[in-house]
Amino acid sequence: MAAVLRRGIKFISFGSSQVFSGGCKHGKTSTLSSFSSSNRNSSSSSKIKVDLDSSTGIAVMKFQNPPVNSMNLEFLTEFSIGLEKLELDKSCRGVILTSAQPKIFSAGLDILDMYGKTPEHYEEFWRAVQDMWLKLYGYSKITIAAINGSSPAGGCLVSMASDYRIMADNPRYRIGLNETQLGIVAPFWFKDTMVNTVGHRTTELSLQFGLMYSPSDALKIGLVDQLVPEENILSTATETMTKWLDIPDHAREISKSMLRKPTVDRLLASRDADIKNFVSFIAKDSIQKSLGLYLTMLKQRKV
Ligand SMILES: CCCCCCCCCC/C=C\CC(=O)SCCNC(=O)CCNC(=O)[C@H](O)C(C)(C)COP(=O)(O)OP(=O)(O)OC[C@H]1O[C@@H](n2cnc3c(N)ncnc32)[C@H](O)[C@@H]1OP(=O)(O)O
Repeated sequence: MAAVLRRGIKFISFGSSQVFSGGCKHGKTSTLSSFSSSNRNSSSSSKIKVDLDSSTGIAVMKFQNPPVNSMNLEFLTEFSIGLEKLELDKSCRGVILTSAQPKIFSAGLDILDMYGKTPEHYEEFWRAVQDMWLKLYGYSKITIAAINGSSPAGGCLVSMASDYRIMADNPRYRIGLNETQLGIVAPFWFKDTMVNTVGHRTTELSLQFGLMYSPSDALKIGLVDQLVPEENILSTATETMTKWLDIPDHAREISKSMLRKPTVDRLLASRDADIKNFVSFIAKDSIQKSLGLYLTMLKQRKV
């Protein structure tokens, strides 16, 4: 984690906006020592590009972990730290999450981090997955997922953990929690996030079958909030964010917390047990065999 912090997150200015300082809606100035120029200089291996326009208060986090934005340990750590930095930056009021990879928002958790590794690795990996979700689901600022490609499993979790979901209207894209298709099980907090998004009955069917939805079906069940032509996704996300920014921050934030805190608290109360469950589950021979088969099928393009 410290290594990722040292490497830093890439921040780029655009338009006439200042990066990291000044220009916030309420006239406050914000500068974070962790956004020093030396950090920026050494951010070329960054897996997430962050553009913050402090004149509007809108940040864009763009996933750039080719080929498919799978969320490995490094990506997850960088994601959590990036969110944390923006949460501390008073010039940022909302974050748009999107992908720099064509056709893929995120392929979900990196299966290679769950296959053939040591229990210590599984433990570290799962803690990073928990950290990311805890930060995003309990985030005080506005988050909009601009889902510009397929978004299975962990990618769907990130989308659902955002406040609003806009998906590119491309019938080839899919979104959903497909864990059972891999022979694994979405943990209770993935399930809770989905129940809170689409309701209990839809979650029962989705999780058991590992259903992946087309954009139009995702819209029907409320898994996404809006479909737009692919080329308009970022502009629509920015316009939508502007509407959310009209709401006074404190009132929106308390409302969000009222709705989400009980779900966050459930994991906070059982983090260690959840990690223990994950490690013993994922290390089972039968589960490793399932994941091995799924990886082979992926490589043979049969998934
Ligand atoms: C008792 C209860 C206890 C609880 C226990 C908890 C258990 C664990 C819960 C775990 C929860 C969440 C899990 C996940 O998120 S698992 C990940 C699920 N993801 C998927 O199934 C997506 C699989 N990928 C695809 O469908 C496609 O790749 C794509 C994303 C639609 C992209 O298609 P494409 O044609 O553009 O690209 P493709 O050629 O398939 O892939 C390119 C290379 O990337 C590799 N790859 C794809 N996805 C992943 C991944 N998730 N992890 C690692 N690697 C991935 C793919 O193999 C290709 O590699 P290569 O080029 O052949 O080497």
